[in-house]
Amino acid sequence: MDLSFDSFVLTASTADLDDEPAARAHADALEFRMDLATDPLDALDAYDGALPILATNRAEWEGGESTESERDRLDALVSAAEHDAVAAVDIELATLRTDLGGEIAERARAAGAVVVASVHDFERTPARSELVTLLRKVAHHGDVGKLAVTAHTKRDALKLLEVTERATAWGDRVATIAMGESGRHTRAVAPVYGSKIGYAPVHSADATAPGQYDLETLRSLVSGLSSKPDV
Ligand SMILES: O=C1C[C@@](O)(C(=O)O)C[C@@H](O)[C@@H]1O
Repeated sequence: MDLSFDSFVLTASTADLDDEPAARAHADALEFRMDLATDPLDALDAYDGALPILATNRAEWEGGESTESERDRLDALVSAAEHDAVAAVDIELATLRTDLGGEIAERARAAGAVVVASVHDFERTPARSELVTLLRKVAHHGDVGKLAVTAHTKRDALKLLEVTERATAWGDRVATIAMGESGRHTRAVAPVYGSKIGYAPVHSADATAPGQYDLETLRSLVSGLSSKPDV
């Protein structure tokens, strides 16, 4: 299965691939949080859903729950990429800058997966110049560059939207999210400025990050904002 991220992709973010039938009505793909799942590779072997998968195996040091060694965590991601249904993998920018990370990205691409290079800031929204630099770096290392920050004010959210528009205008393929209450609306609005990936749990109780809308709500908000007005 393929994911090009040329246009916006709404992922149902989940630790349970059995969510697929419920996600299908609203999502373009699943984000499979391997680090939150029990036996993720067995779950992938058994997967027969219709939605393509973006596989994430997030390390503890980047806000995830994987406590495996880096080698084991990343080998599992490559094993995931070898499944036909896995169209993309998420690899942290800090990982991609290591020799091991470079090797893993190469193996994942050889297995047919697109690489989403990611950076997360669970504390704050950096200054605009830093956001621009980070977006450049993730877009350079990945086929899509993802930046998730934490907004405390509307100005934080605005900064993120502004740099999303700029990066998209100069031709980078990026995905941006402002986590937290102040940034919540960016999940619906950032796609208008070019952001290519959205994340939402099928049920809000299963949120994988602060400020997420449930899947049906985010789909309806994004669709409402992207549809042409009746004239
Ligand atoms: O990086 C992201 C974005 C995210 O943190 C969010 O804020 O929706 C959710 C994560 O599951 C995903 O890997």
